[in-house]
Amino acid sequence: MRVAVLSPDLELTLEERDRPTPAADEVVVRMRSIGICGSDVHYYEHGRIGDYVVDSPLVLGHESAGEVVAVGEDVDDARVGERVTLEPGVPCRRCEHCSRGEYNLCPDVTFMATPPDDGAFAEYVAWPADFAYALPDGVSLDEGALVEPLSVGIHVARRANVGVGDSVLVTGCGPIGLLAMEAVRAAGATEVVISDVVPEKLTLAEERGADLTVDVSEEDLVAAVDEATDGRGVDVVIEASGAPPAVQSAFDAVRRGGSVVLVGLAPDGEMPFDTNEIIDNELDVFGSFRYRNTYPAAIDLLADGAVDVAGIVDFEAGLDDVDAAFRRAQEPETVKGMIRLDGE
Ligand SMILES: NC(=O)c1ccc[n+]([C@@H]2O[C@H](COP(=O)([O-])OP(=O)(O)OC[C@H]3O[C@@H](n4cnc5c(N)ncnc54)[C@H](O)[C@@H]3O)[C@@H](O)[C@H]2O)c1
Ligand SMILES: C[C@@H](O)[C@H](N)C(=O)O
Repeated sequence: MRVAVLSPDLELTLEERDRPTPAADEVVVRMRSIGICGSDVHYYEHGRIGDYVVDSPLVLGHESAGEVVAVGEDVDDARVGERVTLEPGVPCRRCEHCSRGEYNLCPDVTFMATPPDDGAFAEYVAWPADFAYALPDGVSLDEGALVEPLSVGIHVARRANVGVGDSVLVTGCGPIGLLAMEAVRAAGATEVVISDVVPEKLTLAEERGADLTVDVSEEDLVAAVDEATDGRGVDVVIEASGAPPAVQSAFDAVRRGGSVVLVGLAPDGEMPFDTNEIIDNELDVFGSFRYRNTYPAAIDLLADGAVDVAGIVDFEAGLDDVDAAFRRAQEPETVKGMIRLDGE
């Protein structure tokens, strides 16, 4: 089978590898749709994210969906032919965090496309059957792949306890910001302000229902939020850009007693902000890391038509064109590229 492999010298090329066979508790999935995530592009450009370094060949991709073509001996044969999305992080199932149900914090997680764990840009992937979720008929394989970034958004909304009638500011109109916007809308937020520095992305956010968009390269975000909320501030801020200036504005734009969720990762891990402001205004500040127990909810939301994920895809490409697709994904206007293996 063909697999797209990133080498330590950052060449992304197709290789022939043996098709996987399933372990007893696994399914083998013929991949159909695989999204290109910002972290894939980061590995492609820099060969590392923090301490995770591409020092041996790595298969990228962790937003994936396809069809089950084989099952291990402990898995029901009826699953062959099922359309599934794969949850890319499989925890150890034994540690304290797994026991508490907070399995996204498991230190021994296997996470696709995070060195040294291979990902999904391959014709076939073997994966634990309980981390392969069936997709209902009305949910497409592209949507199935995008359950992953939608899950990041759902976890963010849950962390901040977003509720009916809340006003929310999202900083950053990448896939995470846009899908966090979907998640908070589904949770009942009635007013969503979103910011970015790329006009095309703000236009997309407006088309997708943002009540107010703010180009922070031209406008003062805090003044815009003040004006929109009569000086009160928003109930919740979701920082989804990873841009250090956006973090301080998150604390300035939230109302007294409100919540700030940090999901964007600072390039160097440094995010300066005024801690007195958190104390004086009694803010709740949350970190949000990946997700847990979100796949069933995300699939239900998609099946109900309560969220739109497919609308963030701006181009598709075949596996043969994966390198060109990654180069296109680097352009600032691109939100999401999708690798499709249809009919190949
Ligand atoms: N915590 C987690 O579990 C988790 C999961 C996935 C991604 N992330 C992180 O979340 C962030 C967003 O991910 P993404 O895939 O959407 O990335 P992205 O790069 O596609 O989107 C970030 C957006 O922020 C915009 N931006 C830049 N400066 C800004 C500013 N000052 N104010 C507002 N917007 C600004 C960019 O133009 C871009 O549109 C990244 O830092 C990523 O590493 C975290
Ligand atoms: C959660 C996932 O989307 C993210 N890119 C990560 O690797 O953590």
